[in-house]
Amino acid sequence: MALLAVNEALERLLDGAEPSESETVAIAEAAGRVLAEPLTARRTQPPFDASAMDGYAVRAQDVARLPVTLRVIGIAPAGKRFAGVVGPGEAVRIFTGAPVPEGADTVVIQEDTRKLDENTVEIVEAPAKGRHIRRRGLDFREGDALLDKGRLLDAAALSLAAAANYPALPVVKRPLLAIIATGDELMPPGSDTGPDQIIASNAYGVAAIAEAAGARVLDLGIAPDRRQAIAALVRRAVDEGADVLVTLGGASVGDHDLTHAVLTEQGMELDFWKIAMRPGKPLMFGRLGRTRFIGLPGNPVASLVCSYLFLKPLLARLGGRHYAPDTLRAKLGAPLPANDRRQDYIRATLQDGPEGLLATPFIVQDSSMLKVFANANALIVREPHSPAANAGDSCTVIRLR
Ligand SMILES: Nc1nc2c(c(=O)[nH]1)N[C@H]1C(S)=C(S)[C@@H](COP(=O)(O)OP(=O)(O)OC[C@H]3O[C@@H](n4cnc5c(N)ncnc54)[C@H](O)[C@@H]3O)O[C@H]1N2
Ligand code: MOO
Repeated sequence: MALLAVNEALERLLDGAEPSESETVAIAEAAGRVLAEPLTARRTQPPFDASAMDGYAVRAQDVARLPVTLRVIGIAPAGKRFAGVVGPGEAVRIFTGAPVPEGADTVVIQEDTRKLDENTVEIVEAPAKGRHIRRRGLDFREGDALLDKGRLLDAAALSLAAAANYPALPVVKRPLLAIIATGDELMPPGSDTGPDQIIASNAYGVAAIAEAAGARVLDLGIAPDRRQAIAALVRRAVDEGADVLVTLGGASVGDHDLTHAVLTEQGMELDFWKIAMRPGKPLMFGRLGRTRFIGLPGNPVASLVCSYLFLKPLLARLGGRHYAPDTLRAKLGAPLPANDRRQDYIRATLQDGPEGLLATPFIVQDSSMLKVFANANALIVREPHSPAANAGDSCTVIRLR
């Protein structure tokens, strides 16, 4: 049976994935969120001609010949303008951020002056006319377009929105991901395990990938290999309004691999099951009402590689984020055998070498091996039926970290 190609599987999985609702959150809670509307400036910044330095506000013509002594007629700290007018032979002591008083057109920095007494200053050096003044509206003017819809609220965007006087921001609702682990053998971390049991580890890595992609995660725990137990958690995920439901394990063809049967009973419309990928062949995708369903393979590395390749872009799209995989070209650090019909994602180390990036595959690639995966920082992508490759050949890699 021909297996579905990875690219086609991704296309089908992303079909129609758009952000749905938006909400308003306090600006202090908005870091990492995505703007649901474009933002325009609610004020002009700076709102007045402002001093960019600590020093003296003067008239340029008074400091054309140096040195010169000026009478200090007042003081202008940030937040409190000097109300008078600077006339001939006069100066105002001024500080960074303060409004430049009327009559003055230049600021002399204090390092270029000598204070003779409380009311007199000697100007030793002077800048060109207009220096050290930030003009009103230098940064932005009321009504200016500041941030586009879809902008990730990073540090600069948040400070800009705050400066433009937004106490709260319209953001895309974070998609909700529900996770269900399946398997009689699974116990949570910290358990006293029996001789045939293992620790359920996949949900933690999958949740971390999802949260980094902007999702909220509802971990529904472990269901034993019983139809009713799995079905009950599936119904809970749907009732909680999950945008995406992920099951871990039970996706293959064994007698205890119940995922497909249970989800079908619950009304899932299957889109695809089994793809031409290693690790990750048993990947399943379907829709359960408005909830998208992804059946991830149980093997730990398969569940994480599939999460990077499929779950991450899906959640990014649903959360209104731009997404592009971090794909690079590198040179192979070791030979690779010819590939079969499955697109291979080979755990590797990526490092800078004298001839550019060097991607060196780990010798053992079993999809149960989390230690190898934790030591890998990249995946070498091998197209189906690629011929054997030599060290030094060019290859495609996905950077993981
Ligand atoms: N006859 C065939 N057997 C298998 C095939 C196949 O095509 N024909 N595919 C293999 C591949 S590839 C994979 S991947 C696995 C995936 O199978 P399942 O999704 O059904 O996963 P399980 O059988 O439930 O578990 C596999 C393995 O992973 C461990 N596991 C499961 N869940 C977790 C978890 N939450 N945390 C940590 N480890 C977990 C489980 O104990 C098993 O060791 O099937 C192959 N077989
Ligand atoms: O997806 Mo499976 O991991 O190829 O072992």
